[in-house]
Amino acid sequence: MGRLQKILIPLLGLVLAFWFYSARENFKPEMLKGKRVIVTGASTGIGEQIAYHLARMGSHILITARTEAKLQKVVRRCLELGAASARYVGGTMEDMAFAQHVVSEAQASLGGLDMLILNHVGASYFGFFDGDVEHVRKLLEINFLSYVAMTTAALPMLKESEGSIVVVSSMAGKVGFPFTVPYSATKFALDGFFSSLRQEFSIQNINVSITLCILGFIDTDRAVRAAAEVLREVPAPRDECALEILKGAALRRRELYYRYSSTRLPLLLRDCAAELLDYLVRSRYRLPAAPGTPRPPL
Ligand SMILES: NC(=O)C1=CN([C@@H]2O[C@H](COP(=O)(O)OP(=O)(O)OC[C@H]3O[C@@H](n4cnc5c(N)ncnc54)[C@H](OP(=O)(O)O)[C@@H]3O)[C@@H](O)[C@H]2O)C=CC1
Ligand SMILES: CC(C)CCC[C@@H](C)[C@H]1CC[C@H]2[C@@H]3C(=O)C=C4C[C@@H](O)CC[C@]4(C)[C@H]3CC[C@]12C
Repeated sequence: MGRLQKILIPLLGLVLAFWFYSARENFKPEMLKGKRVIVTGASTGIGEQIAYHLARMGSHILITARTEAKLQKVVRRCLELGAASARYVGGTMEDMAFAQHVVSEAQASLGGLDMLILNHVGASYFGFFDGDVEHVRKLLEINFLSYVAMTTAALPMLKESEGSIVVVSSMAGKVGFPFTVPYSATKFALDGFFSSLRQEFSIQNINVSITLCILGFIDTDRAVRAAAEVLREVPAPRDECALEILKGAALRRRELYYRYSSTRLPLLLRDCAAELLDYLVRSRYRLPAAPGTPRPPL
């Protein structure tokens, strides 16, 4: 036993020291200076905050969402904050041709692309699954298929720049949560598509990073309105969340967890104590109303 300890403890120390000093590069805002970046769903919420951080770091920014009046305001603010350039394209991600059009705008106006940040989500409800199959189809188109369409269209430019794809997902894309059935399906689909694509990039020596962002509850207006009363969870700040997403993206991480304590740690239970995790998740909810009770919109 004594001899085992004498060998094991220094060995563990060596492994930890190697991990700390060799693998962990530090983030510097200059990493994103001059980079050409698309941010979807940037009229509000986390996407808007991502645009402002990029602006402070001096990136070229192309934002998109449906509400043009909001996009105009975000572009103006980005220019005030120091963006190298800022522009927007308005339209809906229900339309795959529009998704592809946004990418061609980057080619036309920026001459290429370094980072594609896929962040938009269509409206859904926070409540028991209501059996509306058409809603599930529509949400899959907005939250999943348009991500696939944009990635496919952007790949030639991203290969050229050895750039990055950032996919904003959720804890609800890793484990089952009550009240998010259609939404959760779209987020799980993203994990399947992008984790598989990452493997193929590796086999084909394609140097395009894919960062899947696993977020917990964030204090955006829509999320707080929909879920704050039901959840025993304090939402995390959206500006800090946006910065963590950019750090993970710049460092080409495969997955990013925010906040760590309410995402990565509970997920450790997923493979060894799934039922315990399910129970802990349910315990974070205030008791639901009976099925059929009107729900707030999400
Ligand atoms: N907030 C949270 O608690 C959590 C959020 N996330 C993820 O973070 C990301 C951002 O969420 P959050 O900031 O809260 O979302 P918001 O609801 O605040 O913003 C959603 C954005 O998507 C745009 N959008 C909505 N529908 C469409 C559409 N049909 N076509 C194009 N754009 C559309 C909206 O603009 P417009 O209406 O103008 O089109 C808006 O810019 C999402 O991927 C979400 O799943 C993950 C975990 C938790
Ligand atoms: C194991 C626990 C400690 C972690 C709890 C985290 C819970 C509370 C987190 C994880 C995923 C989060 C949902 C999400 O991803 C996106 C949205 C869309 C938004 O418009 C409305 C809110 C909603 C439904 C979030 C609600 C809060 C959820 C369930």
